[in-house]
Amino acid sequence: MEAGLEQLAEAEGTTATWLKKHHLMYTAATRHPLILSIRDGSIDLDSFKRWLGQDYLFVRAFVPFVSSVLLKACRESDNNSDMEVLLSGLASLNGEIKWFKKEASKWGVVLSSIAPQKVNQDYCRFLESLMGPDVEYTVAITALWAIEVVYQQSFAHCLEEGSRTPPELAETCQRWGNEGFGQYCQSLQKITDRRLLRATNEELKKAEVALLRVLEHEVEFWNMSQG
Ligand SMILES: Cc1ncc(CO)c(N)n1
Repeated sequence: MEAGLEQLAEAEGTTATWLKKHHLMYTAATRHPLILSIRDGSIDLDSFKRWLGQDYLFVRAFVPFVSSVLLKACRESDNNSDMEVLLSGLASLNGEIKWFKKEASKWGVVLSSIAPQKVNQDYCRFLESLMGPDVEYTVAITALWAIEVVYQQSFAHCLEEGSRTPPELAETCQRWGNEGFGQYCQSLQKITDRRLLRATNEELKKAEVALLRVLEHEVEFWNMSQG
């Protein structure tokens, strides 16, 4: 019986097992009141603008983090397609930064005058803590997958049948809720699961903690944006 359960866990992947184990935290991050307010159309536009300005700063700090994961993949990965997946993610951040600038000007948000809030600084510091050469590729890619999947799941929820997302927010939701981004997240999840299958117990522990830290930071980030 126990062996059967283990096989099941292995078949579905460690990440899926962890998301079930931590479903309350995962739901808190992917079904946050701010996301639900986008979905039902009741969103306070000041919250959206605050999110937009802070997320622009976050994404700028996210670029060196993704680069560090790419570097680890080139050095440590047992599969050379990892590099291609990570490179595509890094490349799409180029368009993302341009999009933030365009979107900010549309909403009258002046990006040059925005200072990162403490919650944002804490999250960026957490990213920095994962960038050093002492952090294993397996741990870093677990965090990267978690960061991306929270946005993918959150914004895809705002595009589902029956959602009443305001048309002026549709582009934002599309950015992370589109199918291509969903596939990128699945590729990251596959890499993560493959790595976790070969990880030591110590690495597994560190990776699970990294996942939980990401979920906590994501909840705090939504809270901050709501004001
Ligand atoms: C806070 C935050 N989490 C995740 C993403 C996805 O890249 C983002 N842009 N911002």
